[in-house]
Amino acid sequence: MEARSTLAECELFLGLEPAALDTLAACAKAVTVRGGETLFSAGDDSDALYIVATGRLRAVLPSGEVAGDIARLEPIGEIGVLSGEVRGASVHALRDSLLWRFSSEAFYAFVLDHPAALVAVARVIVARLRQNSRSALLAKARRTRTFAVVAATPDLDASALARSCQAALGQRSRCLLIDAARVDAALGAGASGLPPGQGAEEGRLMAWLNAVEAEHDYLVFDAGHGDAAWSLRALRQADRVLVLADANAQPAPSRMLEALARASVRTPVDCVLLRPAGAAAIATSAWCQALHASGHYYLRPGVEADVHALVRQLTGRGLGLVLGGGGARGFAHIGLLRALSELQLPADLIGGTSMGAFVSALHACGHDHATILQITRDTFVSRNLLNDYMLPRVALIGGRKLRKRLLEVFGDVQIEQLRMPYYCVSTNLTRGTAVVHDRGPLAAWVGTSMCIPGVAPPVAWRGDLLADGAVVNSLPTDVMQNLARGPIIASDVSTEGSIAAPGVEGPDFEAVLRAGADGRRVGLLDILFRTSTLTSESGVRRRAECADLYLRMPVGGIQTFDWKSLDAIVEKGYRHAMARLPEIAEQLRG
Ligand SMILES: Nc1ncnc2c1ncn2[C@@H]1O[C@@H]2COP(=O)(O)O[C@H]2[C@H]1O
Repeated sequence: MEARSTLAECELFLGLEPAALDTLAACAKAVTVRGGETLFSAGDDSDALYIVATGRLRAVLPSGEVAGDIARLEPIGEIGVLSGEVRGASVHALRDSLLWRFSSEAFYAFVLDHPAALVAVARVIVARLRQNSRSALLAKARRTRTFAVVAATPDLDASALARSCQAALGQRSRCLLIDAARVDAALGAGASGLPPGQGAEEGRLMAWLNAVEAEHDYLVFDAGHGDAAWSLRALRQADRVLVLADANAQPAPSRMLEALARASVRTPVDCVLLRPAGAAAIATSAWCQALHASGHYYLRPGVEADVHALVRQLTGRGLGLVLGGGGARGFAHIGLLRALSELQLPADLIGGTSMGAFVSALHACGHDHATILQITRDTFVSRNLLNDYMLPRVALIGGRKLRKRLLEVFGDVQIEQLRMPYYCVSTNLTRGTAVVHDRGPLAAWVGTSMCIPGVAPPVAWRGDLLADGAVVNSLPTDVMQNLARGPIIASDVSTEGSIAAPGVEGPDFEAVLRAGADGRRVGLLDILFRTSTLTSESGVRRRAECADLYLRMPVGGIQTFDWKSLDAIVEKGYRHAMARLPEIAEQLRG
């Protein structure tokens, strides 16, 4: 294989003169790395830059986090070469790979002569460093190693929750449950009850705690009801406090709640709300407010899967799904849900925009992919909800039929009552910003997230006007990333290629008024959707970088309102997801 032909295909060197490519190719040396081998390690000298000709490699940060995968035609080692620093990550080959190697001196000299290439390389560096700071955020979540569990009211059993957390964490790591009895057994009766700040005894206790922490990946402190000296000690030791409460009992003011709310400034507090299957959850917001909680989780008594989902998210290993906007193309998300279910990769939290908001809301409500398909068919295929046309003073349709249908589907559920954490995104047209809806009426916010400007009227809210989230953020991976609960899979169904005039040379002002050669016509709705989401889509690439697995669903050319192709689109999404999910399955199960 010729270095010259690889370089000619590289995005980095687009637009360079052929002679410049010849110069660069002349310094290339072929290097082969076998699958599993290490190309170089973090901390090594940055003596060369490589371009991947064939194969795939993985960059791993010194923390052990996967920074990202490096595919054909992408560079490796550009950060070290341009910054003059040592390697910031180790790079291993995932499969047999052929690389072109350029010594740092040769590459440096080349980019100085070709500023366009320098800018392109700088763009890659910025994107990768941004991605790495995201990995750092997650790494921080993963560094949370000590949890304290405390019951908000005496009728609840903090010890049982602490034991379940320990059992779930202990399946893959070394996790120790520490309660007052264990401390007394190790250090003598009464040691656990020592008030903080007591001289030599305190020193012995702290030394013991440090030693057990060093021997384990996680410690779970059983802090009981938070009233004893031991409870205070346990709460002070923790990186994160889990408060067990009843989802249907309003919090009553107490000294312990006040103390915890104050403590939440230093140590994040999460509400773990007991909520039997089928029970409502009327007190969620009140608990979250009373505790200044960073998040809330529901547990069904005795359901182990709920505890597993809780600890996955607390330790930065929860799977987050982000489903993008794109009208009927968004049906492909249902195929992804089917693939995840077949591969037994349960999502722990989910969010989306527009059609992605709809499909993800159904998933968060607990429906399986078959039911979601049925509800989607009943909503978009079996009836026409978008024909309540009106005089187009504000929009083409009134949107009432869709709103009524959403109320039928979602009822009066509030987002914070969903068992799976959920958000959707709308656009504040008044201020030009994205609005994240992670609480409040589900049907209303899903509907708002789907309100394409010009098609349906914007929604008035607190004096502003809100519309389809895809106007500003059609793939809200950034929102998921900020939650830092674990790896992210993003499903992108944005509109590139959805409107075109194939075969027309033009300029032809009448072309779109006639049906195309394939008998299809570009519709007003398609034009409105494409126009209103254009800006947001220019940011899709950046948002794709927030995902651990970015699925560009093969739905190009499918029109936004092509409801009738439901089954074919779902199938495309399913096949694509089945082909790509194995790339991340190991990481998710590990
Ligand atoms: N997030 C990332 N995605 C892909 N590759 C990366 C990422 N972060 C770092 N790398 C590559 O890993 C290399 C490690 O050595 P360098 O720091 O020289 O250059 C780095 C990049 O080429």
